[in-house]
Amino acid sequence: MIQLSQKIAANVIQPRKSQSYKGTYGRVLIIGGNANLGGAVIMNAQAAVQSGAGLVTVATDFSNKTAIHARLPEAMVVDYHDHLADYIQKADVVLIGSGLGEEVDILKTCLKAVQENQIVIIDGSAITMMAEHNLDLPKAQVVLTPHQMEWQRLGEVAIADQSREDNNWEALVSFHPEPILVLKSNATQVYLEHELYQLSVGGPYQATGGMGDTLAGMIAGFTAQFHPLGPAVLSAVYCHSAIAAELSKSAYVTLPSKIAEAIPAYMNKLADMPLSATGLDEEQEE
Ligand SMILES: NC(=O)C1=CN([C@@H]2O[C@H](COP(=O)(O)OP(=O)(O)OC[C@H]3O[C@@H](n4cnc5c(N)ncnc54)[C@H](O)[C@@H]3O)[C@@H](O)[C@H]2O)[C@@H](O)CC1
Ligand SMILES: Nc1ncnc2c1ncn2[C@@H]1O[C@H](COP(=O)(O)OP(=O)(O)O)[C@@H](O)[C@H]1O
Ligand SMILES: [Mg+2]
Repeated sequence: MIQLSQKIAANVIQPRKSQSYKGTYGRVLIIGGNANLGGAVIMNAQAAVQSGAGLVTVATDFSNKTAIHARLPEAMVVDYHDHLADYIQKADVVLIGSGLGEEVDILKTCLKAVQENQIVIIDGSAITMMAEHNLDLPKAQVVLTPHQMEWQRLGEVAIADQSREDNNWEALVSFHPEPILVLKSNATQVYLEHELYQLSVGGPYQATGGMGDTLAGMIAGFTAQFHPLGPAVLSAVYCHSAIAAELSKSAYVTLPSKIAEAIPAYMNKLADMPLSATGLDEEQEE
């Protein structure tokens, strides 16, 4: 097991090159937010934009359009009932599921449309529906972001048994292609290429609705611009909780939208950090 540390996170975040433009930093398509759960995609999108994704589009129930535009003018908005496969085709990263409710046709359209070279982050309601409807993972680079109950549903590992690493690996190898698993709890773990990473920042000030939606948006934003995929996921997971930990010094509860607002400053800090401060000049493994 490897401790998920600031140096792993900082290693991923590089100063931006002057010869770049928005296309350099990736196109993210967020699919989610039914008529009642539009807030989830607002939190996804806010986190993706603040993480530095080059272009962010939200495909959602169209009743959410005005709210998204009002909260986040940087994001584009489309109706997820129209031409969804075309929008998917143009994306580098697709994040599906936060606040998607029971819109299983939208999920099926997405699973069918994504291509092998695309990154697909599957969160929230999409995980629950994949379990309920027995749907296969798409042939793409998949990141699963379940909380413990969602993993119990999809991975069929009872919450009580998830504390044993073996049980989670055993469930993971039954998926094809083998996804990256971000198993969220008060002690979040990342299962990535035969290695288990343990998060040890963060705390109960994060136990509030929308916290996972914000994390999923950060993973989308990080994976759109930083490559390869695995370290970008690890960096997003670390930064999300490290920002919450910083905010908790002066806040009883750390709201998801406040975390999103703090992302650029935190990334700047890690991008500017001298190697000696992050320990990057030392061995990576702990
Ligand atoms: N403002 C919004 O629009 C919000 C929308 N949300 C969306 O609502 C949908 C339903 O998600 P929920 O997670 O609320 O509902 P779920 O029914 O999927 O999961 C909640 C259930 O899991 C149990 N559970 C066990 N261990 C848990 C753990 N470690 N973390 C969380 N729950 C645990 C809870 O007790 C509860 O019974 C998702 O698509 C989600 O993205 C939520 O993110 C809340 C905010
Ligand atoms: N007690 C806690 N300590 C640390 N992190 C927590 C705690 N409770 C929740 N979190 C974090 O908050 C997030 C919750 O995700 P999730 O349940 O999907 O929220 P939502 O779907 O409401 O956005 C996860 O990243 C989880 O690790
Ligand atoms: Mg969630």
